[in-house]
Formats: sequence, structure tokens, C-alpha cells
Amino acid sequence: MIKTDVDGARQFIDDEEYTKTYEMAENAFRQVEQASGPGNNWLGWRRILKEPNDAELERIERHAAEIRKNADIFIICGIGGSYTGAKAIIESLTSGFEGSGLEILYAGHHMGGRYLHDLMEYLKSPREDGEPKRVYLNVISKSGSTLETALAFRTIRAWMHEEYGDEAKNRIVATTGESGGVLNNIIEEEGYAKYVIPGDIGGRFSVLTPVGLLPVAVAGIDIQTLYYGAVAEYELTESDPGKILEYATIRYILHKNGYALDVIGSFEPEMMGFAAWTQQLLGESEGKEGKGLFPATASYSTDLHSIGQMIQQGQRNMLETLFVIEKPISDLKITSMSDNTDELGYLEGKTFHEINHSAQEGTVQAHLEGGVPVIRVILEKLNAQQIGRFIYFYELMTAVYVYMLDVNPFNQPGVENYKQAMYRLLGKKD
Ligand SMILES: O=P(O)(O)OC[C@H]1O[C@](O)(CO)[C@@H](O)[C@@H]1O
Repeated sequence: MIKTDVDGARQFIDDEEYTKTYEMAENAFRQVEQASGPGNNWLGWRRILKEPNDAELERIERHAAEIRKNADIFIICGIGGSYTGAKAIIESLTSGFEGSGLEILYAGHHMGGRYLHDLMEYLKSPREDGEPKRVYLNVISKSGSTLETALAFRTIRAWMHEEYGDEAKNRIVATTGESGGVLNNIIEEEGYAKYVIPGDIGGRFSVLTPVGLLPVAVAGIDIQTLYYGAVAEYELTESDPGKILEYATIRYILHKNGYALDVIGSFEPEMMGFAAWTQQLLGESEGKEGKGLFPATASYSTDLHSIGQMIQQGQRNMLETLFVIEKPISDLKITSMSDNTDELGYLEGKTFHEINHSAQEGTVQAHLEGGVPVIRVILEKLNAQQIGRFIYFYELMTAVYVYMLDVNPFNQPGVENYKQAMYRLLGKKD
């Protein structure tokens, strides 16, 4: 199960205030459970774990196996919740140094012209053996109209049709809402394979739908284990939500007492994709009506040598969340050397994981002394089962905590503002 260590935050909180606020967390959990809070038609991320759709999981596995067999490159084309979760899972469970095999690339998550130009050049360039690259594309957009994604999709699919002719339609997969929107029109016209994003699940809560599951399965990750990890966490927290309520209570009290930032990070670089995923999950859910903790991210030790200074001695308005892995998948012993010119001989016999652990403990001690409350969220091991649990743990914690703020966790009205201003400048007709 997902464990937490909140001692480093509780010391900043008065016991009486904690007990009183915990009751609010219980009420907020009841709102989620009974679907009685604002945005209660957006709770499909719970429904899918209560009633798993095994037929869909199997369809995704079959399709992913076929893509893995035939593709050199698989492009995930989406923005926000349409790609962040898959990227986080893939980066956490694959090493990035596999070398040969299927390459996973991303598009549609920004409008950088150079990036897309260079990506297209790369796709067009032949493989080492001189053969053309076999490219597959998964466009993921619930609305089907997000401009960043739609433009990248237009660019890549136009080239794929030119390059592969009729075969292109077997290489393009679309994941979108049940009906409506231009993407559904394109799918109908071209005959692309389609996966549906359920209407009651918003983008940032959609990683355990085909949005995340198809790309993750294509990356060779066992989606059954991932999915049923989330189911296990769902079942556990239905009867025993204590850890979630504790976490939400602490976050709520710190927010109420004037804290403004949550610096989310890890000493494990492979968890940083999840820092980005959590950033969107929390940010779009709580940042409304003048409320919310700004979710910043920090990768350690790297960022101890940049924003570490600020965390230690800057404005005292931040808490810190650390994702911890107890047992590493793999580890490395410090190299033994006959001489000790580099004066590191005292570390011989230790592993990098052990030393990283000391770096983490030392940092937590320093940050606590510097007045920064620290919450640790702990995975026993980095595997598909624990990651599935972690995903649901955060989804539920987010919903409970945001209900405590008396805010609808499931909409993001503010995101429209930049779109409208951009469309005006681009001269889009209504
Ligand atoms: O899947 P779509 O409709 O392209 O939206 C992408 C993302 O944009 C948002 O609606 C706003 O950022 C996110 O919630 C969503 O994940």
C-alpha cells in the first residue's frame, strides 16, 4: 500500500486544529463517496475501478502488442491530462537506456515550431539499415479541438498519409470523447481505430482510461498489474481512508494558515514525471476562486543546487512533498579503488541508493530546521502495482482536499481565458 510520513508536517500544526479539521476531511470524503459535492458527474475515475472493464483492457493489450511488433516509433500526441500520466508511468517504469526497440516520442504538448520541424525531419530520415521508419501515432484529445494537439496531429498525419498511403489509417489511433468534435469527424472519415474517453472523466483524472493505458501498454508495461494496483488502492481506501484524510487535513490547515506553495519533488529522477502529473492534478483542481497551493516541482539532488537555497532560506510560505522509493529496482555499489586520491574511500561498500537516502534524510532535517513542513509519500518499490496505487491515492486525496476548500475539483474554467485571447489574435471565426 501507499505509505505516508507526515511527522515533518504535523510539528507545524496545532493538535486541536488538526482534530477539528479532520472532521472536515471526513465530510469531504463522504461527498466523494456519495457523489454529493460540486462536479459530482465527474467521478468516473472511481467508477472505472469499482467496475473494471476487462474487455477493454484486453483490447488495449492486443492492439499494443501489434503496434510493438510493427513500429519503430510511437508518437503520443496530446497535452495536459492527455499525455502527462502516460509519460510519468513510462518514465518511471522504463529506464530510457534500453537502446534498441520501440522509441516513444511526444508531440502536441506545445506549439514549438522548431521541435515539430526537427521531429518531422527525424521521422522522415531512414533507419540505420536504410529502410524507412515505421511510425505509429496516437492522438489523444477529449475535446478533439485543443489547438496545440490538433496542429501537431494535422502535421504528422498529413505526412503519414503521404508516406504510407492507405496503410496510414492502420497506423493512426485516436483517443477522444464518445461523440461530437472535429476529431470524431476525422475518425469517421478516415476510419482510424478509436478509443473512448468516458464522459464522466476529466483529462487530469483520465490516466487509467485508454488515454494512458494504450501508450503505457505500447511501452511494454503490464497494464493489468497497473490497473489492478489502482483497484486495490480504491478498495482499501473505501474502507480505510485514514491516510488520505490525514494528508488532506494537513494540506488544508497549511493552506489556511497562509502557506502558498507546495514544492513537489523526489530524490528519484524516475518519479519526476509524477511530479508533473501531480502538478496538473492539483493545480487545475485547487487553483480557483483565489484559493490553492501553487504546485511547484523540484528534482533532487539537482535542484538543491538551484532552488534549494530558496527552499531553505527564502520566504517562509512553502511546504514540501517528497515521493520516496524504499527499495530500488536496481542499484550500484560505489567503485572500490586502490588509492584514495579523490578522498571518497569512506563511502566504499555503500550503494548509491543508500547514499541518496542519506541525502534525502539530511535535506529533510535541514528543511524542517528552515521551517518547511515536509510530507513524504512512500512507495515500497517502483513497479506497476505500486504506481497504480499511487495514481488513485493522489486522485482521491485531491478530490477530498479540494472539497475541503469548498471548490469544485473537476472543472478548469480559467484555462479558457488564454485560448480565447489566442484565438482572437489568430482571427478564428466562431
Ligand atoms: O484532451 P483535451 O480536450 O485536448 O484537453 C487537454 C487538457 O486541457 C485541459 O482541458 C485544460 O488544461 C486539461 O484538463 C486537459 O487534460
